[in-house]
Amino acid sequence: MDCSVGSNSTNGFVELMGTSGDAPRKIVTGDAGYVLEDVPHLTDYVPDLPIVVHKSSPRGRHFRRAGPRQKVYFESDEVHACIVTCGGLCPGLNTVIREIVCGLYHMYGVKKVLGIDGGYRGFYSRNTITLTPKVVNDIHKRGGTVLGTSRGGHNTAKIVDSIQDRGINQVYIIGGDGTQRGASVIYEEIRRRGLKVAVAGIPKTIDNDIPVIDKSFGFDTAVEEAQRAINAAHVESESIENGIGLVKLMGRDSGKFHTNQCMRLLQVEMLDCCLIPESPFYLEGPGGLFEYIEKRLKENGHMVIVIAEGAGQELLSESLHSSNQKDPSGNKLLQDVGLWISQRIKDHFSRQKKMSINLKYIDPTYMIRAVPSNASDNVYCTLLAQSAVHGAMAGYTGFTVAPVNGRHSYIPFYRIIERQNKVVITDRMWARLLSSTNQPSFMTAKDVIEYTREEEPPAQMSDDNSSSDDKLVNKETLTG
Ligand SMILES: Nc1ncnc2c1ncn2[C@@H]1O[C@H](COP(=O)(O)OP(=O)(O)OP(=O)(O)O)[C@@H](O)[C@H]1O
Ligand SMILES: O=P(O)(O)OC[C@H]1O[C@](O)(CO)[C@@H](O)[C@@H]1O
Ligand SMILES: [Mg+2]
Repeated sequence: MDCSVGSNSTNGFVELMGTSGDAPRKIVTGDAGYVLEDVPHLTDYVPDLPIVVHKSSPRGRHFRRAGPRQKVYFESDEVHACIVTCGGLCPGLNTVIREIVCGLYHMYGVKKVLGIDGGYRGFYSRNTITLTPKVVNDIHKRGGTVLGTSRGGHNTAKIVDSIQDRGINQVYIIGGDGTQRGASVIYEEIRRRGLKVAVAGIPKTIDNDIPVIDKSFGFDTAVEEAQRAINAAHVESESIENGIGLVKLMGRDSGKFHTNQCMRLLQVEMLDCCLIPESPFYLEGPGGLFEYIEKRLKENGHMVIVIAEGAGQELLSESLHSSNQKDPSGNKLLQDVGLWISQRIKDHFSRQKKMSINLKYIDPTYMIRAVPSNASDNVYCTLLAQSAVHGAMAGYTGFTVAPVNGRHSYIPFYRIIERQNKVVITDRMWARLLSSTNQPSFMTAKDVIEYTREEEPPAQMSDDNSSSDDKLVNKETLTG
């Protein structure tokens, strides 16, 4: 059959093309050269096929796709860019700085790029650093940030005054959830003053607590680095009778980093228990942690426990003096749950006298975030930096750049700062982890009902990294 059938569809012009014997191909064309190579549908050749269910559910939210644009709103020699890094360290900070500088120089011929020294307060209290491709040439091989960082010190008026006084018109802000909140208020103030200044955020954090985005840079490297500590805990524990390897990982109030790490380790069956802030646990009595440790040691002779720094804080507050101290950014200072739980486990087994244990506690926290980024994070950091530069040059502002469902996107600040990314303990990922470790869930049916009410978990089961309301789709806008 030589066939070329044209018809108008709601989306554009549908052409069914095929040669003799072949099934026809379904090509849908629309405005501005849009071509969709569609898959066949039964209705293409079965006439009057009735629709059985037609749900009128929402079409999903879209973000603007990141990348170069045809329309650029800054002349090369007009641009005066600055870069600032804020919050805790994270692998890849230097790579992003390097790639913003090189991207501006090489892709757009921009020659004026400043580094702000020491986080937000550096805008008004410190000297700036001139950044050129030569200056940043090999910084990606080092951990930390060549610009320095800080917490606190976000004085919006002073920061925007400094931006205005220095004639800065592109601001690249690299940092975690707090930093993106700070970037958002800087953008608001710039907008209020009517300045032609683009503000772009690049999300950084090993905690992976930023919502909407697939992951933040540095997360992969941190997971890899944490694995070394957990390997060590495993080797130590299996080499001794009733050995327990206990590792504490960072992540603040979110167990995202932690759970991801644990899921990877479960593939090699190295992990017996993963404790996160989102899932409260208890120590004594039936169904408690001590009972589980005893059972596991009897079965296996050794075990590895990974605890997130934010886990069990309510238990610590009960037994130690409750501390409500905050860091200069207003983040709650956590008590050392690793040391505390090690001591409690040791005390329990020595009191009980049924079984003697050997517990080795490893705290690799700061070592994990101080390393340079690995190869995959370097590629990721490069893409983020280039997307940020393209977005600012194209005149977009008030956005964080990051992948959503695998596509790099420009996400408005308000979506990034509206909540924190946490593990949903009624979702599939946590259920998988529980069933692989066999650890108790520490939850009664009543707890589950209360949790479900409080947290409003997604209506559908979600998968892996994000809850289902995060599964946003990108608008594939090829030109601005
Ligand atoms: N709500 C806010 N408004 C303005 N600035 C903020 C706000 N929250 C945090 N900041 C500023 O952002 C900077 C970094 O915040 P924070 O110390 O919480 O780290 P972060 O960016 O969340 O990174 P991480 O938690 O991964 O270390 C600080 O200088 C802080 O003052
Ligand atoms: O660098 P600081 O102030 O000790 O903060 C430690 C915190 O920073 C992070 O590494 C990043 O947010 C957290 O995981 C950790 O709780
Ligand atoms: Mg943070």
